[in-house]
Amino acid sequence: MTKEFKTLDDFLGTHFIYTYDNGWEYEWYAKNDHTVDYRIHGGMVAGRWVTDQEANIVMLVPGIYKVAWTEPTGTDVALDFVPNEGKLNGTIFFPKWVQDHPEITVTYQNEHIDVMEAAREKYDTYPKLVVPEFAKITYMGDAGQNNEDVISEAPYASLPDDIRAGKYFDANYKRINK
Ligand SMILES: C=Cc1ccc(O)cc1
Repeated sequence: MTKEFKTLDDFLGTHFIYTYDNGWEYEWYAKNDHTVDYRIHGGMVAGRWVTDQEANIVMLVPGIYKVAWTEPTGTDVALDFVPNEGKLNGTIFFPKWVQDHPEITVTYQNEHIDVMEAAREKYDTYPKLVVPEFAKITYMGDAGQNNEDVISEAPYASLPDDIRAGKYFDANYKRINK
């Protein structure tokens, strides 16, 4: 995908894969103007995936986008995308319990909201772990808004490479092997 991002509409519906400078690999989708989906392929909580997370999404200046949300785990996230430069800056604010028990969050969160809410009550919130990192974008796809095929199964090892190789979505951005 080689388009120049200028408007908020250019950003909404875009599907990204990127690797943070600390090595953590994430896949993220701007589903619509208030919703994000994502999958985590590498890092402290690799294997976690989430759909329909409510988020605040704005364009700061043409081609630069800020996204922020708070999760049922108590984790807060702020992302600044500069897609025309192939990069972003993300800050993740993890409650202490996620750092201590990351395995509790490594699941399809949507089916286990009660587990996240119970854990955030049971375990410590502070001190938080703040992870501020730049990331390089390794894939961008124009999935269109509200495409339920983009993030629709658990992460597995070759998934980012399959997407980058063009083996995962058809010409209409639907999953090929469903
Ligand atoms: C905790 C979620 C999360 C999703 C995307 C990203 O880039 C960082 C954190």
